[in-house]
Amino acid sequence: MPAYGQESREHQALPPAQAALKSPGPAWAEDRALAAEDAGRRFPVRIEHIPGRGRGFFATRDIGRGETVFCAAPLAWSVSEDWARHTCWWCFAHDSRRALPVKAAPRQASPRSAQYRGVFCSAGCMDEAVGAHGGPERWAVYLELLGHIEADLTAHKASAGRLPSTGSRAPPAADGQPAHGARHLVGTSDVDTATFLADAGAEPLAEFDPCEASDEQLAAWISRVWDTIAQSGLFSAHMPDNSQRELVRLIACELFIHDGAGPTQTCRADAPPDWMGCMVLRCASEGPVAPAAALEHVRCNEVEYVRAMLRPDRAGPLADVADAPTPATLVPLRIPQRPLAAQIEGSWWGRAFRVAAASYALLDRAWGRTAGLRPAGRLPHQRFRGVYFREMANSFGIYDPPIALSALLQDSDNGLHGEVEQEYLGTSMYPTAVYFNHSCSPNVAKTRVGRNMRFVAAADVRLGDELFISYGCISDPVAERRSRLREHFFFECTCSRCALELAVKE
Ligand SMILES: C[S@@+](CC[C@H](N)C(=O)[O-])C[C@H]1O[C@@H](n2cnc3c(N)ncnc32)[C@H](O)[C@@H]1O
Repeated sequence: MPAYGQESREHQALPPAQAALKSPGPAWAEDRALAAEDAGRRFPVRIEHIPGRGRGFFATRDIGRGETVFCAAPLAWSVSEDWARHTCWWCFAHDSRRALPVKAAPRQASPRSAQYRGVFCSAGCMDEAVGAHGGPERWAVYLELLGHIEADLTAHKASAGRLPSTGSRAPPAADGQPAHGARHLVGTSDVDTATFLADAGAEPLAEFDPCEASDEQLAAWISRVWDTIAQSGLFSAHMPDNSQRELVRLIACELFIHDGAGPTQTCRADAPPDWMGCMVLRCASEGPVAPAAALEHVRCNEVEYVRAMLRPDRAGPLADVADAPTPATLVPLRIPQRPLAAQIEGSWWGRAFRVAAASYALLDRAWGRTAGLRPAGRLPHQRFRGVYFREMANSFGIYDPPIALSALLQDSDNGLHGEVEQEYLGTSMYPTAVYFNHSCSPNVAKTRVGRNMRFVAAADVRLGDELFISYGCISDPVAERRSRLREHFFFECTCSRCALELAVKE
């Protein structure tokens, strides 16, 4: 009997014919085989910076159609609430007709309210998951954290939306920096606010127009707003919706695994100090990069998100807010440089923070109640944002069944139109794979193999070509495609197909 959990009664009662469940499931075996294959592999990619698109993957040699260009393991993952009993928490094997047989529960000592169980297709998968979370003790802590999140959600449903506020609390640290892991995963907004005020020549109580502000100015302002949100418990009575809850679980997993990754996440001693050199060197000489190390290099989209939320022509999440200004009333927009809690709560622009702040409050409450987490007590908002806004526009959906490689390659449009009916099982973060930029005519197709994501050339690629995947909906007309990319990923697509189709329209 594993120390970290009780196997469920369903598992103990298994007939002998199903004893095979003690062995790893088929997707697990496939994962292991691929991991072994990838261990010595040098993927034919390097990362370069391109004006207008940021970093991207480029081919280091000619690549034939059908060849694997990259393979990535997830750092963190979260199975959706709907399928949490039908999907293996390790290999994502899915059986919609029955709950999976192997369950790992938290330690007996955890509070009843925090009882939560992981579900697996096999004992082999359970062992892998427990190991990835740092062993039985840490697995129990992790389940307890998830249990507290669920308990809050249940209490919220039962009390028809009345949750105790987190109330007024002490700031995370005197200097505004995270108390733990200051080097890691700090949101891009955490710049020195005093420097910003001095540079801008601004009075502390002055107002400014965030649409006119530089990235640094906006970042400093965002940071101040978050200090106030965290100290006053603003928006903590708002419960995140389904998709946000899934994100909260993903962030919990990510923070948890990242914390436990230990010193192995540092780069080789002889690697250049910059991230790009480091990634390139490791991809080329050591095979796949450890996902925990790679997370720190993932682009944090917080400034882009807030800018998009405040933009006058925005047709996104604030479009339904009655008092949000229209382009005609917007210019110039004046927002206090040091907003008070009441101003954040009562203003239309404060709602740009509501969704993330409600998710933060949920995770912060659960974090504070779980013993054995670092830092103990409060989860600094900087750490939450450092992951939350990295998830944004960088995570992948887990779909089932995965599209077979042969089907992807047969399709003249790279099989990326989403015509195959698939179930959405959850979301996962592959921090080494986030360097694929989007093109509306991609040359790379992606497919899930167990828990890993495999990227395959969907066309012949020449040495030096950029490698593109599709972020979805490439069968739509140009205007729709571009508007969706703007809304969900905050960018104006610079791909060659858009350029061509826009030129024809003019
Ligand atoms: C998953 S990341 C890709 C890597 C990213 N370029 C980086 O430097 O981290 C997605 C972001 O890359 C940029 N991007 C991707 N495809 C693009 C395109 N076709 N045109 C312009 N920007 C693009 C956008 O900023 C987008 O939010």
